[in-house]
Amino acid sequence: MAAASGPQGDQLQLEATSESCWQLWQAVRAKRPLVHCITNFVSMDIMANVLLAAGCSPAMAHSLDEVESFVTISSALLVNMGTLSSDWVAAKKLAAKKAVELGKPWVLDPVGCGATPVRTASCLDLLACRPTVVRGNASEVLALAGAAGSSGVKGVDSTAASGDAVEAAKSLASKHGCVVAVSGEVDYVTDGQALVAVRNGSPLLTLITAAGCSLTALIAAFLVVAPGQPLMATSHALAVFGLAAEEGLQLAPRPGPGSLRVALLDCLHLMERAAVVEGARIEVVS
Ligand SMILES: Nc1ncnc2c1ncn2[C@@H]1O[C@H](COP(=O)(O)OP(=O)(O)O)[C@@H](O)[C@H]1O
Ligand SMILES: Cc1ncsc1CCOP(=O)(O)O
Ligand SMILES: [Mg+2]
Repeated sequence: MAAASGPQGDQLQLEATSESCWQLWQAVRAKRPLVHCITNFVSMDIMANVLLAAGCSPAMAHSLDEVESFVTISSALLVNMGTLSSDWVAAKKLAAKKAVELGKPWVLDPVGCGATPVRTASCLDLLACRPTVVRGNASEVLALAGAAGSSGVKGVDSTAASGDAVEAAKSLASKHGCVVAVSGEVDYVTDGQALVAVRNGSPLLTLITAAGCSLTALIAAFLVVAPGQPLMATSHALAVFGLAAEEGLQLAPRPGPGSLRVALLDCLHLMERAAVVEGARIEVVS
């Protein structure tokens, strides 16, 4: 199995440990991967700033006549289904197919899947383009798996808990040969067989629009330096993002979504080894 490349180009064999998480993040910071983001209007600013703060180089490009060229010069692709429109879907599918053709990691964020038939159909279209990783909230993952049932979806927000979507995530991962991450109070990551739990984060993140979108883009960056290890790379990105939020809450005297949005960027930029080694909570459940 291919291993992650460390800051000195050495090969990291990733583990479900906080030290491994730190090492992989250092590899991301050292490489500063160019992440091509085809994303919704709401998320563009915070996603680009989260990637910059975490040590990456973001580029938002969605034009049908440019996406293939941009995938070619990038290290990873993020496809986000928010603010849906048909001409953008065509560009997303073209970009995804180019990423697969070039063997580059690409990640799908099925924003609001289940909210409307056309949105669900578009998310399924992109799922059929073979993403490396899918990251969504519980309602989105349930809807993608056709298991939403009566729980329904409230726009882009989840009405279900992440634990409710673990079986749906495993089914999707097995069927599509990808990794599926379900975010929530506990983030779960599965390749269809193994299941990893990440216990970092804050409920306040759900009050920062596009926090989840930005998290998915960070996963794309972590995949770049961990070829062949998408399960662990995804788990490490989830831990880093959630931990940055926890650290951010310490910075504000009376933290709210506005101060956390700012503090999150500062913590992603400033966080050092001790905070990650002491704070990242990654566990192999099965
Ligand atoms: N109850 C919670 N406790 C701690 N962290 C949470 C909670 N709910 C969501 N998060 C975190 O918020 C971020 C966004 O997750 P979520 O809101 O599920 O995604 P989305 O924004 O796509 O709906 C993730 O890092 C997740 O771990
Ligand atoms: C509010 C909204 N509407 C379309 S996309 C979007 C942002 C969703 O961001 P997230 O999925 O991270 O909550
Ligand atoms: Mg989302």
